[in-house]
Amino acid sequence: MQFTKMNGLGNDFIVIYGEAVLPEHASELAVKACNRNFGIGADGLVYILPSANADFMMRIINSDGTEAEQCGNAIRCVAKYVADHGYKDGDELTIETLGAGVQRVQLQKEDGIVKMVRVDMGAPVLDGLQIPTTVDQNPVIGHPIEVGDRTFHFTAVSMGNPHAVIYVDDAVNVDLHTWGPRLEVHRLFPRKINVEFATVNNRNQVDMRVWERGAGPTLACGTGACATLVSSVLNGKTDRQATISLAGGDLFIEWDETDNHVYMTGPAEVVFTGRWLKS
Ligand SMILES: N[C@@H](CCC[C@H](N)C(=O)O)C(=O)O
Repeated sequence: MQFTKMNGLGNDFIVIYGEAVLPEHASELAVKACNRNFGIGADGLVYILPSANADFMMRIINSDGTEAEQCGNAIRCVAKYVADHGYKDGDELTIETLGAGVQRVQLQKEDGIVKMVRVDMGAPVLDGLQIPTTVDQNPVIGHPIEVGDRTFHFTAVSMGNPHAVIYVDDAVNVDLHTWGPRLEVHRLFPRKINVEFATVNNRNQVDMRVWERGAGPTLACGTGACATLVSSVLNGKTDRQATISLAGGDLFIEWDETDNHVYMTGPAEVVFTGRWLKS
């Protein structure tokens, strides 16, 4: 099996092109291939598939073998992959996702190679009942959540996949390994959740660190950055355009007032290609 190792701000993926449908063994392969000691090592396994509704379809399997509905950093990698390989001409394309419909993508190239990608991530879903939470509040803004002797307050935002955004004094130094795993599987979230810890530095810049559902601590999360911006606007903390600074770098996020869509701009890069030999 041929693969390409790619990343968006250090959120890394094993990208596979050429299958007609998602293979039955995709979940098992994700666990093996994403393993950082016995496999290739990655946060997720990404398939670029044919689509009846868009130029391509993306499917993303987390490193624990569970499938996610959407992935912002992976969609930029997919866009770069198909454009750089000449599978799609021009500076625009569409990519279908499992949980967020068809997304429109704009490419920014240097010498014909894609460097930056702007994605229309669609409208956020703020109905608390549509994301995996048992909280009967719509939308869920600043709801208390207890873990051990600590009480956090979260805002729920779905970008096709579910997010809980929590404001802390110092997101950069938050103890992700203590709080992340416990929040991910909290009883309020029967289908688990991605957790973003955020610190708003000014109305146009937010530090964010993420514990991802099914992958743990990652260097960046595109949908998490979108959810953080939406949450920050809802909570009156930022304007509708802000830089979200992650461990792996910055994403620029806009929540457009006219179409209600969230737009994400950031880089994507190839690291190496290879051949997977294990079964
Ligand atoms: N890193 C991603 C999100 C990947 C999926 C997530 N772990 C989930 O289970 O929802 C991003 O860049 O958006």
